[in-house]
Amino acid sequence: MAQLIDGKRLSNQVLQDVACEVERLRSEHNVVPTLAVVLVGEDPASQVYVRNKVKRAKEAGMGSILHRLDAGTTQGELNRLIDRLNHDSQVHGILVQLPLPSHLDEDEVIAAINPAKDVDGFHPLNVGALAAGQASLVPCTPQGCMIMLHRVMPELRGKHAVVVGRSNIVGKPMAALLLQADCTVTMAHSRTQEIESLCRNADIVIAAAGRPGLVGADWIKPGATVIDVGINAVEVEGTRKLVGDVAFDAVSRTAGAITPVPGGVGPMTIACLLLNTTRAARQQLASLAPPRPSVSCP
Ligand SMILES: Nc1nc(=O)c2c([nH]1)NC[C@@H]1CN(c3ccc(C(=O)N[C@@H](CCC(=O)O)C(=O)O)cc3)C=[N+]21
Repeated sequence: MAQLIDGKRLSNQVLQDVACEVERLRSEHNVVPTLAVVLVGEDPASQVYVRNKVKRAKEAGMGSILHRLDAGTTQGELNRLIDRLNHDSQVHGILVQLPLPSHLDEDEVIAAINPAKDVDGFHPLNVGALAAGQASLVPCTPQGCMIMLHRVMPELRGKHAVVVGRSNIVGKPMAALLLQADCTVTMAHSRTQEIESLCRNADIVIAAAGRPGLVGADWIKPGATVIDVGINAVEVEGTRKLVGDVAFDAVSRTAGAITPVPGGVGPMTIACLLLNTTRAARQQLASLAPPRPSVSCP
């Protein structure tokens, strides 16, 4: 049976470090790292996630401000709110919950966020920095996946990783991080041919396709590590249940290590969001600090 990678427990360790850094920022610099979360519309799943984020932020001693806007909010109104948060020195991180209602342009909203406060790591500047290996704010889900991976595979160098899914929020940044860790990386997606045998060659499979139970036991090389990013709400015998992109029971008999859903990548994502918020606060503090005396020219 595969080793279970406990995201709930691991996320609590990350959150402990976050709380420690929050306390340091408060006592040494009188700064309370603060996250602003913007939620447009009434999507019930989004409301659950957003509530979780705010709750965890409070537990870590951080500030959090929830801006709930109604579903009819215009692009102009949203842009103006972002602009206000960009200039608010009490706000260190800004997260606009995605997806947005279809009349709003997500790319435009993301581009409007001050890159220094972009704790999702979605702004083109942060995307480019990650691609160039100069990352500052790294997308939360891939960052959480890397922490989980390192727990069971301290040496990633030369390992073959297959990323299933090519989204901007998970697949692409995930591939960049694995590459940076010296993995051999293959990106697979809905148009990939012979995806099963491709995955069966992998030491690491990251399932981020958004398709419940897509990855079966015959996709997995015995002993491989499987990270399940999927969060799919399905009905099982009339009750709502959360399942991943991996057929968990079957795959856990083949894999060497596996993350569960729930209790896997989800809690790690939230922990990394708060970690990014403390990093953003620290960075903003540094850029506000008076310039160091420089060596004067003769
Ligand atoms: N700008 C933006 N940034 C995001 O990071 C973002 C987003 N938009 N939109 C939605 C997705 C989804 N997401 C989740 C985070 C944690 C859990 C999580 O903690 N899930 C729990 C279960 C929660 C439940 O019971 O419903 C678990 O997996 O154990 C789930 C989903 C962040 N997202």
